[in-house]
Amino acid sequence: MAVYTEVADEDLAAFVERYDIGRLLSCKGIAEGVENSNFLVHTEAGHFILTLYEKRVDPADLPFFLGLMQHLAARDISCPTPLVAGDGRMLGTLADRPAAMVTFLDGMWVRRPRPEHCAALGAGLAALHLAGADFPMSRRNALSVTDWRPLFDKSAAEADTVAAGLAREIAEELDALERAWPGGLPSGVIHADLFPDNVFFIGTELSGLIDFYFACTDAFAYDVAICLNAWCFEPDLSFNVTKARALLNAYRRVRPFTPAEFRALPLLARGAALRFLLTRLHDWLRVPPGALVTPKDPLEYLKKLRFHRSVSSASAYGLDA
Ligand SMILES: Nc1ncnc2c1ncn2[C@@H]1O[C@H](COP(=O)(O)OP(=O)(O)OP(=O)(O)O)[C@@H](O)[C@H]1O
Ligand SMILES: N[C@@H](CCO)C(=O)O
Repeated sequence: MAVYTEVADEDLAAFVERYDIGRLLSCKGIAEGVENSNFLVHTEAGHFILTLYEKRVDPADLPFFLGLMQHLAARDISCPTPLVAGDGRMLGTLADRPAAMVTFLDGMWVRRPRPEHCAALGAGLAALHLAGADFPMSRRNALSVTDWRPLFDKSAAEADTVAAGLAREIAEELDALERAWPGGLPSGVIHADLFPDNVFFIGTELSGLIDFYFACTDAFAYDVAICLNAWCFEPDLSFNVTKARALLNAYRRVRPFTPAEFRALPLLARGAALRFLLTRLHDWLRVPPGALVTPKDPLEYLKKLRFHRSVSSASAYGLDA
C-alpha cells in the first residue's frame, strides 16, 4: 500500500486550486509503492500524480529531487514534471506533509522484462546520465559504501535469524568492498533505484522513468550495476547474460564506458547487490505490526551478490572490451 495519509476533500481542493489545472474532478489513492503516499488526481486539465512525502524522505532533499525532474524533463527525458503553483513554488504542504503534483506518465511497468526491454532501459539510463550532466545541484548518495556498515550494524545481531551464516557473509563482503571500492569513476546524477517498477513501457518502447527519490551524485557505472541486478536475473535467480548484453550494449551506444568503468563493473555489481540486501534486511526485521506493506526478500540479493562474486571480468556480463 502507499496511502499512509488521508487527505480531507476541502484541503485537497484548496491544494489543487493553487495550480492552473482547472477544477478537481476526482482523486484516488494508488496502492503501489512503499515510501510515500501517492494519489491519482483528475482535474479539468487532465491527470496528475499527487505525492505526500512521508517520513523516510528528508524535506531538505526535495528541492534536489523536484529540480532534477524539472531539469531532465526539459531535456526530453520522459519523467514526471513537477507543476509550479501560482506562488511560483513546486513544493507545498498538504495534511501536514510536504506535497507536490507532477505530470502523469502513460505506460505500465513490465513484470517479466525481455532483452528488448533491457536494451531500452540501457539506452534510457545513459540518456539520463548525459541529460543530468549540467544539473547544478548535487546530493551525496546516502546509501553508498561508507553507509553500508552503519546500516548493517542495525541488523547484524538478528541477521542469522533470516539465514544461517548471513551476518558473517555480509561482514566479510563489507571488508572486501570497503578495501577495494573504486574511486574516481565518471560521476554525476544517478537514479540509484531504477528497478522495473520504476520504468514504464508502451509495448517495448520506454515511455517514462519515475521515482527519483533515491537520486544522487555518484558513479554512473554504479547506476548501471544497480540495473544489472534489478533487470538481468530470472525468477529462479539465474543470471541472464542475453539481457545483460542487451542492457550494456544499448547503454554504451549512448554513453561509452571508460576502461576503468569496464574493469570496475563486477565490483560495483557486488556493491549494488549488497546495498539492496542491507536495506531489505533492515526492513525485513522491522515490519510494523499490522502493516499492509509486504517486505522485499533480502535473500534474493544475497544470491545475486554470490553470483557477482564469482565473476572476474565484465565479459561475464556479455560485454566485449
Ligand atoms: N508520474 C507518474 N505517472 C503515472 N503513474 C505514476 C507516476 N508516479 C507514480 N505513479 C504510480 O504510483 C506508483 C507508486 O509510485 P512510486 O514508485 O514513486 O512510489 P513510492 O512509494 O515513492 O515508491 P517505491 O516504493 O517504489 O520507492 C507507481 O507504481 C505508479 O503506478
Ligand atoms: N527498489 C527497492 C525498494 C524501493 O526503493 C528494492 O527492491 O529493494
